[in-house]
Amino acid sequence: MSSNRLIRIASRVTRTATPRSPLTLSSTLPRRRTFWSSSAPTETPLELASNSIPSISDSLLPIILAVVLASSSSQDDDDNASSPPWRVEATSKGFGAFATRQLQLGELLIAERPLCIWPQGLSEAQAKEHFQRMSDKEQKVFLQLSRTEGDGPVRDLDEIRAIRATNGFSLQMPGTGVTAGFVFPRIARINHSCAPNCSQSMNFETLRMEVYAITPIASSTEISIDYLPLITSTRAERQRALKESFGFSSCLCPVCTASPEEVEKSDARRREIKQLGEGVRTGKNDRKGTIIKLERIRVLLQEEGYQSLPEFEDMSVSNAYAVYAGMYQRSLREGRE
Ligand SMILES: C[S@@+](CC[C@H](N)C(=O)[O-])C[C@H]1O[C@@H](n2cnc3c(N)ncnc32)[C@H](O)[C@@H]1O
Repeated sequence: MSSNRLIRIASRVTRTATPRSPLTLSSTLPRRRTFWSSSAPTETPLELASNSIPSISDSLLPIILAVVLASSSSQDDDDNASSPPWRVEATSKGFGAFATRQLQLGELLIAERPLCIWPQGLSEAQAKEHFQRMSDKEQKVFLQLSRTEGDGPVRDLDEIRAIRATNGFSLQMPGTGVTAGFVFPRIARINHSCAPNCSQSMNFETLRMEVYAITPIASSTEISIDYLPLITSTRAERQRALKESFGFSSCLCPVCTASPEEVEKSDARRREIKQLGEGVRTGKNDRKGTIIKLERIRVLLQEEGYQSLPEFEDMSVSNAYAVYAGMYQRSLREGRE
């Protein structure tokens, strides 16, 4: 069931609840009877954790979910979702999203609910069954999304699974270890760049994917995110990874389509970033050396025009860089104040 339908159900539920006066309530409150004896209890009562998840019957699940979703979004989220500051235009990569005005660093461009959330590894029949549960309008929105025609995993898929593979995000749901495919129809128009100007982040409290500008973006500039963390990969490695995961025949982002000399310089920077990351991982007790390496990574990223937080093979290196970058930004701000 789509989130829109769920929200409609939620508002129906709220509207049909008849308010009662406190007097009516107390007079109709069921009275508790005590059946138990007054002797001292022999066992300590068991207590559930305060955040335990209730056991909900299957028939009530959609209604409970609708109520939770309807109360977890703000007007700002809805405004951002219905009119993001971009227009969709044809590009050499199919459609793309282009800023309709100057966008500020850190600005939230959209907070969008998924059109569908489907399990991984669906068969053709299962995907069709999920698709048929969507409303006519939702099916039309889904079918308008693009389908990669290139090589790779999507090549032999039926239409529904190919659209899902081209546009879906695989997200692990917090605390569950379960990964599912989420399709966000507006965000789906944003193309990949190896030096993106936006970054995406899933907000599971509101069940919305949020996209932020990570650099100031001039009006009419194409908006981009990175589909895979590829900062430590050369152009050839990135092309291979994107083809394997998404089936693009080749990445047409500005970093990959720069002149051969620029690509060579970019590859050299990314190789050095990889090597420095490895040095941070292995040189844990050499604090001074680690700071020197992190600062060199920062300079190389800046030269590369890469504004996202880089992801290294080792999570501890990504975290170390994130802390360093945060401290660097703070020292810049304090220097300005
Ligand atoms: C989620 S869709 C992005 C929007 C899509 N271009 C459209 O027309 O709706 C992903 C597909 O767009 C294309 N694409 C996205 N980024 C690209 C890039 N950097 N280079 C080439 N094709 C790209 C690929 O065909 C990819 O499978």
